[in-house]
Amino acid sequence: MASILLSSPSSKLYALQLNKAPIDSSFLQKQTHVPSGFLWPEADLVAAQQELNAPLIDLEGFFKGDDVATENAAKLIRVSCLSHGFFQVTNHGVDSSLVKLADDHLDQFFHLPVSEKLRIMRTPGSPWGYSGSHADRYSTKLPWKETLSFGFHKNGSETVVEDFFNSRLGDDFEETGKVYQKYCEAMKSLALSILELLAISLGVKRSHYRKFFEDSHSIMRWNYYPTCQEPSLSLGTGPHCDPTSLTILNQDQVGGLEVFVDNKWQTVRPIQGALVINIGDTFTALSNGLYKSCLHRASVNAVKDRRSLAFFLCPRDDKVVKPPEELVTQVGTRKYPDFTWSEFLKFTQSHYRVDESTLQHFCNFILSESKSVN
Ligand SMILES: C=C1C[C@]23C[C@H]1CC[C@H]2[C@]1(C)CCC[C@@](C)(C(=O)O)[C@H]1[C@@H]3C(=O)O
Ligand SMILES: O=C(O)CCC(=O)C(=O)O
Ligand SMILES: [Fe+2]
Repeated sequence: MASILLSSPSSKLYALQLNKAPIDSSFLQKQTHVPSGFLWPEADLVAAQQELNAPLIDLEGFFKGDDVATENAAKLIRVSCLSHGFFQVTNHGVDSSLVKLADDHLDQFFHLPVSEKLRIMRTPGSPWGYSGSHADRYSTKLPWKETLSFGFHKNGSETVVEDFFNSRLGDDFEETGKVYQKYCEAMKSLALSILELLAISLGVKRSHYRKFFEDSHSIMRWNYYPTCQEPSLSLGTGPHCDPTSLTILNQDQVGGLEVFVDNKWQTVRPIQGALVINIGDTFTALSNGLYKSCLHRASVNAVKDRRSLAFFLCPRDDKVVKPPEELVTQVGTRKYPDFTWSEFLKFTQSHYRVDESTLQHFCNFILSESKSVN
């Protein structure tokens, strides 16, 4: 067993739990064969057969207030969200130099010695912090990746992201905190604009979802996928639907994001400068089931490591998730019960491993809980 200097109680627990060297990119990259814990079922490993026809939506006209361009963008979003819920956007207003800085700081973190990364090890039940293949949570179907997640909410001049990095990693990461405070603010601003287009595409008041998410509490997630010598046996991120509301994914040019549409895995081609948008389970509930969040996964390869930055827009914890009345009338019934994001998040962190049917299991869970109380 590799002995490492474990500097914090949680990382001591982590290593003791594993009773072996902690799992991080340096561990994964050394493996000539996929360790058994990282093997995935054949059903999850069927290779992608084609490229997804996801619309590339130019947001320039929308941002300029051009009504025709706005209507066209909303139409493209509707077609995509009625089918698979994935689309890409360009001229999105997120400064390319900020995106480059964000990529560089992600790299700097994941190349730290594992003992440093373990200093901000994710604590059980919380989504925040570092994780090596989620080996502290699961023992099979381990994802071939390491991740770092932190929260973002913007009330006035609060600097929650800077505080996270300063408090947990110290002065060396002060600049990272500043970069990601700005990056998350830009992500939230873009997300609120996309929500306007989603509202238009659903025929509800344009500001409806923007108002609901004004005081959002979102999740910033860094994914680092090391090379894998047997890439057909493992996955970087297993098949799942995002439980969150809206995901803005900044993927590098390596490729690996795949969406399950028309009963086959289809690749989402990286487009330089574009951002990938997909809706999650919580938006499915907010649209009363009209827009489905889509099954997707991340494959790995033997040649090039891969990075992706996922901004997961989430409502404020205690806000009740329910669709606008006009969509209940349109569908004829409520498709999902009221719930809060904090209940759903807790379900994913403490009760249920996120997969393609998380929302259904969560609804069954809260309905059974309400029956046991009454
Ligand atoms: C609410 C969340 C749970 C996950 C992080 C956010 C949104 C996406 C979820 C996740 C990334 C989906 C794939 C599986 C997962 C376990 C992961 O690979 O990290 C999920 C996250 C989680 O449960 O921590
Ligand atoms: O890395 C990717 O391309 C996708 C990751 C993802 O789906 C997620 O983190 O939810
Ligand atoms: Fe996802």
